[in-house]
Amino acid sequence: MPAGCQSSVELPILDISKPLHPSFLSSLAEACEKWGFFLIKNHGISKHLYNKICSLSQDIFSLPSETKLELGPSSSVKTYTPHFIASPFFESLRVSGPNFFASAQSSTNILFNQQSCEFSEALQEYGSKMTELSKRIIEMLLLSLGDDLDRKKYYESEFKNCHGYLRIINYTPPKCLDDEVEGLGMHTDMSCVTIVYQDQIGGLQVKSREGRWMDISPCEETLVVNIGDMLQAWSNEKFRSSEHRVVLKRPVNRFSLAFFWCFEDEKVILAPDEVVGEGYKRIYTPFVCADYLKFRESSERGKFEKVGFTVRDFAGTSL
Ligand SMILES: O=C(O)CCC(=O)C(=O)O
Ligand SMILES: [Fe+2]
Repeated sequence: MPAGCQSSVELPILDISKPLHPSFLSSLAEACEKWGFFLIKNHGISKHLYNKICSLSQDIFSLPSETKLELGPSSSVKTYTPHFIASPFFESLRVSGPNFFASAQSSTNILFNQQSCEFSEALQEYGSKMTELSKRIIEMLLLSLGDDLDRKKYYESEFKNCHGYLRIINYTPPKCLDDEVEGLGMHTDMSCVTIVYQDQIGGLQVKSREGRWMDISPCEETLVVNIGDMLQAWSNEKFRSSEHRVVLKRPVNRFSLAFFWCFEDEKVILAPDEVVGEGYKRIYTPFVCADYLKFRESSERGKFEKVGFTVRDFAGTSL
């Protein structure tokens, strides 16, 4: 294969509308351990809803920068991340749950004089559906950890206070593009799980354990799910929070919706004995979720490759 040429990862596709088939459990567990990524189908998000959010979001992203900055880092709502923070080609709008309607509306109220609820209603629908999908995904992941695990107990005691937020992302590459550029640099997510609706442009890549970038090519009617740092620590690395990034290979806009399902701030993350397994060592010392988020915020600009800024560096025991 020529240098710089990427290959695609083949990921299992989980039918989220059906009870999990026992024969699928091992491929799910394997993909989560190896890649930290898998796909879901029959997720209940219609193309119509996605297109609507896409087009209404474009109305926002195409506003002048000064207007968008009214939602920027120094504004009261702080929902907009302008270009040149994550990368020169990345901008995003955050919509937080559980009241996605109110969150979206707090942004549009500032941007537009004329009040319309269409955007906020679409986001309420999307956010509620993502919330249900996230809960189901966590249940299935617990199931993949083993039959003997008391899933109901863990779901109730560990995951019932999770919350979600959505990042609507607009990637604008330079008009002349000789070589690919990074739209979003290498990172791991801080969530338990992330659900990504990517368009047909492609560019999402995961780093293999051997350090090779592999494409996660768009696959019609599926969403991408990836494991975040919190679940990597909670599962004692039975699930991997992989480094990933977005590269822009063509001079066309890319649009994605990334939904993050997270532990509550005050949660203490501690892998249960049953998950660690007899005879195995706990890889992380217990830590408070918000402390890790603060650690990451304060080192966000660091390059993970050079300096230790991952959950392993934060709470990993010496291995
Ligand atoms: O845009 C994408 O496809 C992925 C975005 C992502 O990885 C993130 O926002 O954490
Ligand atoms: Fe990510």
